[in-house]
Amino acid sequence: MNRKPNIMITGTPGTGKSTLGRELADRTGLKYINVGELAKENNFFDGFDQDLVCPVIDEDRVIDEMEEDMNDGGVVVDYHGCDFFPKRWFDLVIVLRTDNTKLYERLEKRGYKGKKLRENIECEIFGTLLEEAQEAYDRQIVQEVKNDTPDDMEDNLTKIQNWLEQRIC
Ligand SMILES: Nc1ncnc2c1ncn2[C@@H]1O[C@H](COP(=O)(O)OP(=O)(O)O)[C@@H](O)[C@H]1O
Repeated sequence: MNRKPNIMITGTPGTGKSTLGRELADRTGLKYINVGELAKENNFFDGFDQDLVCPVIDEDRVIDEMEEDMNDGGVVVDYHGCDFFPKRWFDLVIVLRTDNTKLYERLEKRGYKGKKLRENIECEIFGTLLEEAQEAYDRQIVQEVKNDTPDDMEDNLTKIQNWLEQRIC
């Protein structure tokens, strides 16, 4: 592999992907791509998910848009889904996990309620994103990490930075 490593940060909405992903990019100089924002900016949508009460992204157009950056490498990707990206893109897949009570509070604060709130909490209880990541990528590159507190986030940042140092040197 002669490109720089790419890192996927995934997990249920509210587990802290954007906070961690942005901080990681700031600290390491990696490029940060928030897939939800990228889809929004370019209007890459394709329908509406009635269960999750959110628009469905047009995966093919998102992939086309990201392809060049991902081939260059050195990208942190943030999205609450990971199985539609080309497997070859990622060298490390981080799955953030958050205690249900804490996640509930975070999502409520964000204005989620009713079915949308319930579906997202269930997604975390069932470990849906972890299962998706484990099915889509080689087991050894998928890391499940707790992200309940700011201290957890610091630990996670340190872990990823250590991994990057070993990988790049
Ligand atoms: N490790 C953490 N400890 C405590 N609060 C956190 C942590 N990570 C994120 N948060 C808070 O949780 C909320 C959701 O975080 P965010 O990064 O937007 O999640 P996501 O991108 O997964 O939807 C924000 O209010 C954020 O400040």
